[in-house]
Amino acid sequence: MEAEAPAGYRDPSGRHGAVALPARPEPIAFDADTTALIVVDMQNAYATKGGYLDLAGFDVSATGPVIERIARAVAAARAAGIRVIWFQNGWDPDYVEAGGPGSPNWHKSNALKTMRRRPGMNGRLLAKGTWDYALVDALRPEPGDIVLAKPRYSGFYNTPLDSMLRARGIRTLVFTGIATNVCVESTLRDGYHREYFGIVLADATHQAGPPALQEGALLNIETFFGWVSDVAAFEAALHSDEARRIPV
Ligand SMILES: NC(=O)N/C=C\C(=O)O
Repeated sequence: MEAEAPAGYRDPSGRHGAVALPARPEPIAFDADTTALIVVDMQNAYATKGGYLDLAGFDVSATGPVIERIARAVAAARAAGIRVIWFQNGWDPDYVEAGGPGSPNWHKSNALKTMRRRPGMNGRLLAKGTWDYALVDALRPEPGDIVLAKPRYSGFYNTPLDSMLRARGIRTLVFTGIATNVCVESTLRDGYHREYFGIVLADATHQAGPPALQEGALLNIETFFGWVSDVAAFEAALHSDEARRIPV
């Protein structure tokens, strides 16, 4: 006999969940207690003028509204009982964790390259304990959130993320943060290969580089690795799940 389907929604792919989120390429269903909201690298380095990306020549002028929408997504997640996980990208002040010339990171990291070009800045970019490494003032973790340091673009690489998610039965990851085309996409892709369902809230992310990279990353994700939605849809979907749970 076939098991009875749990209450809630069945999305077009057959997945069940109490929350039905409109998304591209199709709606996706999830449950709040098996979902985490991931906030990727919302540090001064990536979102504030005078931080690493700005100093390395990337445009960060449009990050203000992204920060506001992340704050809304975090508030909606907390209200729904969804675990919030914050990442901070960077290394120890001596950059041992960044790897030396034997690491591709040493050659590709624009933060390390900027500091090599401008030795006066050595120790200022993405070093733990600095203003650059700190989360932006407008976004603050709260008790119950998880804050993780990561030394490379993927949040799964050399971090306890996978075991923390597994221990809590989390299967769906909702992504916000910067940069869409680097650490957000890298972490979502790594999650995909570990059987996590990845959703990006597009308007709560920002690219590093020209706008075409934002479009490209989102198109790549919705085509191959996950789902793309936005903050208003996330809020509304969680709100309607909450409303359905209130007995009348
Ligand atoms: N957080 C990120 O997506 N980082 C992108 C580039 C870098 O860290 O150099």
